[in-house]
Amino acid sequence: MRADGGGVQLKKVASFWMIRHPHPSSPPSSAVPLRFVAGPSGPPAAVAMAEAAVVLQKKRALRSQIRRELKVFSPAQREQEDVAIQNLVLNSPWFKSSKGLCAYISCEALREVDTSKIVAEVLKNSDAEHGLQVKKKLYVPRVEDKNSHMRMLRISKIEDLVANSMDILEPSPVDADQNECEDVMLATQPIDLFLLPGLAFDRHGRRLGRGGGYYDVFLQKYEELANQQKWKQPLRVALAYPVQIVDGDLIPMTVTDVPVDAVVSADGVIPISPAALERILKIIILEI
Ligand SMILES: Nc1nc2c(c(=O)[nH]1)N(C=O)[C@@H](CNc1ccc(C(=O)N[C@@H](CCC(=O)O)C(=O)O)cc1)CN2
Ligand SMILES: Nc1ncnc2c1ncn2[C@@H]1O[C@H](COP(=O)(O)OP(=O)(O)OP(=O)(O)O)[C@@H](O)[C@H]1O
Repeated sequence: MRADGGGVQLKKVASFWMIRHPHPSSPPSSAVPLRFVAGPSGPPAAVAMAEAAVVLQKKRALRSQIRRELKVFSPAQREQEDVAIQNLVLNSPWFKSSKGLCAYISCEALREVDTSKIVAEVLKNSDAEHGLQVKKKLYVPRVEDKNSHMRMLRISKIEDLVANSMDILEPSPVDADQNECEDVMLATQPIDLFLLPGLAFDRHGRRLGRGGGYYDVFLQKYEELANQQKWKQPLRVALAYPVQIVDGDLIPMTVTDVPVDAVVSADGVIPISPAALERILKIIILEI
């Protein structure tokens, strides 16, 4: 198993970023072509609306296809991949060196890549009884309403989580000791790593979520916060089974879709953005 995604892959990925990012240090959220923006230089409103409808339809179709494929994925294979993916993350220098991370709490019914081992490891190391070697702060999602509003709240033990109406474990606004959980948007220290869920991803960093817009809205807000605070942008890493990594231009993107920096599957890490090449492969792309 290769942890670097392979030489050919790197060449492809790098050329994508060089074409779209003449200044590779710019934030990766501008990676997607802004094709669907109506405006003076864009298409007329009716054309833009028709294009948006096509995108919506394509996203729906791809979600259904991936859900179907995930359903027939053998549980034994899934379990093996869950272990491999989590080990890749846990053993990576970019995870080990992270001080603050936002991770999803995986949901078995949604056939998401398991994060329970990673979460348990982070919480173990943040437990005072374990010597505080690498104390990482862990923030996990909490859905606030149906209008794509999600917060990331800090948890320090697994018991801080309760099942929501979608049967996903999430933190209550206050913990068992009635202390308010810290909202990552109010934290004084930056997050260096996001572990992201999703239905489909590609080697260009495109990500297709479950359609709520929760992550896109949140990631955009956090990017703005990091810019304001002059913090380094966190690495956005998606976890995926092979059926979730799609070829070609199957994932349509709109202006609000936030791309990922890297994808981890059981086959290894696929670094995509310059930030990923730098932090995962330790390669620095010089600006021309
Ligand atoms: N583990 C986890 N937590 C998360 C997310 C996630 O994707 N995974 N979210 C990421 O946004 C937010 C919650 N958003 C969600 C959106 C849809 C569904 C869901 O059950 N979707 C069904 C289809 C439902 C329908 O079509 O009516 C599905 O995808 O099968 C779950 C969570 C925040 N927490
Ligand atoms: N930054 C944003 N501001 C306002 N609306 C947004 C933003 N990002 C996404 N949305 C809206 O959320 C809805 C769902 O978007 P989309 O289908 O891209 O979600 P997704 O990527 O599948 O889900 P998620 O981001 O939760 O994983 C769309 O109507 C989209 O316009």
